[in-house]
Amino acid sequence: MTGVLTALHDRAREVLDPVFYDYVAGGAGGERALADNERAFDRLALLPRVLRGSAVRDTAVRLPGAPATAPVLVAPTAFHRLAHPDGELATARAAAAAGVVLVTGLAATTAVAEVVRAARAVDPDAAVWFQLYLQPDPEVTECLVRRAERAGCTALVVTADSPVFGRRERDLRNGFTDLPPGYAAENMRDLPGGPPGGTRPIAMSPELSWDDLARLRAMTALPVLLKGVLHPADARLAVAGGVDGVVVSNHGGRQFDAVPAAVDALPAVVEAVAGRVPVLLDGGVRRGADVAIALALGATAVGVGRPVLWGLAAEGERGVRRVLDTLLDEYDHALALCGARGNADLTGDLVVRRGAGVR
Ligand SMILES: Cc1cc2nc3c(=O)[nH]c(=O)nc-3n(C[C@H](O)[C@H](O)[C@H](O)COP(=O)(O)O)c2cc1C
Ligand SMILES: CCCCC(=O)C(=O)O
Repeated sequence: MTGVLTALHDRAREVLDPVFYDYVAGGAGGERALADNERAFDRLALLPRVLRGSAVRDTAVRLPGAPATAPVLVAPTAFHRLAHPDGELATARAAAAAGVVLVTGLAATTAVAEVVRAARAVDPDAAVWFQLYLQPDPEVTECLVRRAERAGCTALVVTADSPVFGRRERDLRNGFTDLPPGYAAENMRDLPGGPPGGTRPIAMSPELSWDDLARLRAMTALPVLLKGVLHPADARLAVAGGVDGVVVSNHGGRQFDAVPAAVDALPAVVEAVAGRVPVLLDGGVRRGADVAIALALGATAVGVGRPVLWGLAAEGERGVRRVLDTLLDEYDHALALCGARGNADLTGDLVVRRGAGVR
């Protein structure tokens, strides 16, 4: 991680309840996928071009539901109020100020309408996307979609990598299974079949299918992105199913530790999608150069999960802002050092395997 991010992480570790720290930091099983997400970036290197740079670099990208935005997004993560009392509101303000898309989650501890309002108070054009787990009861899913639409979200992100919840050994050891008393997944309040005024649990279902995605697609005019795609065949099915974007992700190594690193799965998905929709990536992005590597391999933008929570825990809104500004600033610097005038100059030939020589 960059110096700033490392300092924020260290501070977060000091101030957080160790059980919540472990929930954020940890991953599934032996944490192989978690570790590999960062290591895979370490195994890659950039081969700069010389004498073709520009004093001003064009870093803006176009994404569904987010015209002209930075190539870094806040990935959806649960329970921000456990990291800081200002919770998702702080994250929303920082993302809006940094010009970054916030993907607010179904498992947020602040209702989506409030999150969007906080972002728009900073920037009336701020883009907030809503991440959801398709609920086995389609009526519940529909209610969540309408809520996100009414709140003013500009895209939906469907997380598909969680047919069951991952086995996270730190959480099992610590007995962390749910939010502590006084906190709730506010988006799950007042839903069909749930207690009036209370919340329903978020369900994960191994029985969800491409038909459920098709039902969602038909339910809304919002752009839909599918998150948690690793197999290129699934990327093809997603595009055929009418998605507006694919997010290559192994859920930060939190679901299945047998899977490859996100960035190692990226090139095959990019090839399968063949430019028909944007491909995003998250997992292990810790430096601006990681952003550059992902874009050179064909990603349109990348998401950042844990570092945002470290910033939030350490310094609230200011900490999140520091994380995002640092990554964006480093990314721009990496472009300069690559001889790139903008994202478009980051081509696949610039990425080489560290230690493997250059051909
Ligand atoms: C504490 C925590 C909670 C998360 N909650 C969700 C969630 O509710 N929905 C989801 O799709 N992904 C969730 N994720 C996964 C992130 O969206 C993202 O895939 C992952 O964090 C990226 O890896 P990184 O942390 O290495 O940047 C969560 C990740 C963390 C660390
Ligand atoms: C029901 C909460 C899901 C949170 C999540 O996806 C994660 O911890 O990775």
